[in-house]
Amino acid sequence: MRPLPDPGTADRTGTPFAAPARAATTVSLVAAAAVVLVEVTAGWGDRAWLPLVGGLLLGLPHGAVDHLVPAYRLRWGPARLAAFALGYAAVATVTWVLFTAAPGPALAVFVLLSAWHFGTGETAFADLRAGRPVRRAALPAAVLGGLALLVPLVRGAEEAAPVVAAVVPGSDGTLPPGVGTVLLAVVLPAAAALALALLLETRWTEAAEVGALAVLVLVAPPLAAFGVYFGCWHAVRHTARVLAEDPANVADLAAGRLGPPLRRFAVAAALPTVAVLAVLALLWSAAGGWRGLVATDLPLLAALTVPHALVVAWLDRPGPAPARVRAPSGRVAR
Ligand SMILES: CC1=C(/C=C/C(C)=C/C=C/C(C)=C/C=O)C(C)(C)CCC1
Ligand SMILES: [Fe+2]
Repeated sequence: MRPLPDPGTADRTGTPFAAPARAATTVSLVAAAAVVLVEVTAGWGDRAWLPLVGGLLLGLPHGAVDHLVPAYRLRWGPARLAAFALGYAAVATVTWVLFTAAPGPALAVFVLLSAWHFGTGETAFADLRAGRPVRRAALPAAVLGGLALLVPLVRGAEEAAPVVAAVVPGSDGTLPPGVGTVLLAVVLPAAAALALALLLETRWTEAAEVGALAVLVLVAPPLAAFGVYFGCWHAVRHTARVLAEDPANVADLAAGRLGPPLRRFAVAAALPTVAVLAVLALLWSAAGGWRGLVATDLPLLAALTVPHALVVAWLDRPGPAPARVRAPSGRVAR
């Protein structure tokens, strides 16, 4: 018997991922272009914190249904789902405790983990959008993660310093001299080389996206660039994948309808998002201003990112081609 098609996969013929992938691609490129456009016309000036804070808040819900993702795939019942949600919360809590115990090393590990998570998010999304199986692509992922996160952090080191200093007591929040320059000298040529390699492989959209990301992180105010990347690019693309994971969405997505799947996502994400926002508001009440908000948000983001990145890594494990054809032995034919 042929196995059921996996609801979380994409192919070129309009199965569930095509519509959300198109929408997410459009939203991310338009949002990035808008932030760049404001910079080159009016200039963000001292309002550049708005896209950062807005993006961080907008990005929060993208991990809010993580606990459902394995349940969608593995058809779990409520008991397993509850146990998994508890485990997820436990990993987040342990990370939070570790972060507050050793904020300096924890922040460094968090930034590297984030770059990896962003980079692999890009390559996996591009694979699925193109109808390819998700493949391990460590080098392109490192370059993309570096471009999306490390370049804004280096370029925005001055603005980030007070936030980092608030998160890491006793530090001045700056990078050791020379580190920033070395990072830029590695990541920017590597991004150019990646774009060229993609062009040579006629992967036009992906090549254009490397260019768009480069323009975003080099032209927009650095922290604004990161905010729009996080909230409107990374989070939106991840949400597109999660929509395609929910078996309840198959018929709507196959018909190109995004409204009902988005409503289902909003309902499922509402409670966890409100819970995280409540914790954030509670913690923030002790610290004023947007820098205080971001400084409060960082350990919380780190705590949530560890289980989130683990779930996404599981989702991204190299797998068979989207339009699966299995040989009778059960092995996947490629
Ligand atoms: C250090 C630092 C930042 C880093 C934020 C990071 C690293 C966020 C990662 C989020 C992830 C990975 C979420 C899950 O998908 C900011 C806020 C840009 C500005 C100030 C200094
Ligand atoms: Fe994420």
